[in-house]
Amino acid sequence: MAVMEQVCKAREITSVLRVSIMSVLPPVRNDRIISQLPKCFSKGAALHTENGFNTKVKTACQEQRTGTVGFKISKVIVVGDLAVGKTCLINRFCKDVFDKNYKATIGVDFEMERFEVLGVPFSLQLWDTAGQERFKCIASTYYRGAQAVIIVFDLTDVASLQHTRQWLEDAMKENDPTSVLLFLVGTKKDLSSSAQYSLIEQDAIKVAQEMKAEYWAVSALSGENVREFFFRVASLTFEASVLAELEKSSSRSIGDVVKISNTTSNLYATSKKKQPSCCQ
Ligand SMILES: Nc1nc2c(ncn2[C@@H]2O[C@H](COP(=O)(O)OP(=O)(O)OP(=O)(O)O)[C@@H](O)[C@H]2O)c(=O)[nH]1
Ligand SMILES: [Mg+2]
Repeated sequence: MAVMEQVCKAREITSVLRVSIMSVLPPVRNDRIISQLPKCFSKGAALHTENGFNTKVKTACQEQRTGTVGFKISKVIVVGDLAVGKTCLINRFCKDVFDKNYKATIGVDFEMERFEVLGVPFSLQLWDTAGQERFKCIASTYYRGAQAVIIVFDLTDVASLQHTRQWLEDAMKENDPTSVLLFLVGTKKDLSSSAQYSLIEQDAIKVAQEMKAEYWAVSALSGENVREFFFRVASLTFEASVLAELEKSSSRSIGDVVKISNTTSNLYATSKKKQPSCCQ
């Protein structure tokens, strides 16, 4: 009974917290509502090619069992060579603008984007980092704690594609490679002819496969694939967050079972793992 009361109290506190956090964030725009998993860009280099969201995730959302996901802010970092178009890509999506004049990012900058995925509010913090060598050391201090890393290259500049491996290595020094989602994005699609594009796409898909990244080609100037790309980032990051939350809550309940059985006398008879070292 006392445990139940505590659970109810914790739920109450959680919902109060949720309401107060939500009230300081801007409301979700009508054009940021995701009810279906957006398609990948290329089946040859996708994080997964399923048609819809993971069934466990869909059920958890329907039953409102998404834990803290609804009021967490997921960090996404955007890295890549100078002038490949990182800032323009973010600005096209977040502000629907395009600036043809190059203004180098000094250190870092960030934008917040709020989505609603399968009825659950979900926020992304997009960190736009500097590609210029002299600002790299400031920028890299912001790499830590990313849920997704977007590595950007210029589709008209093969060297910028080659440098993506180094950008990945630097970003991964600060993050857990087993839990970070990777995206490899070629920008300035409007500048390459279809023959040029096909050539670089082959190499880019190879690099993406090696990195286990999802490949996209976009244009911030025309807006081609920009919205589709960020919707895919939001959806896959959301899906991974809900799955992690479900895993956490299932390991919590397994922990509870172990605790209860701790009081029983035949504890070591059922679990070898739990045997004290003197019995091994
Ligand atoms: N044609 C075309 N030009 C682009 C596109 N995206 C960016 N540019 C141009 O490329 C230049 C560099 O763009 P930025 O977005 O500032 O590059 P960045 O990667 O943020 O550069 P740093 O901040 O120095 O790392 C600018 O002159 C942009 O106008 C695109 O999709 N098409
Ligand atoms: Mg920039």
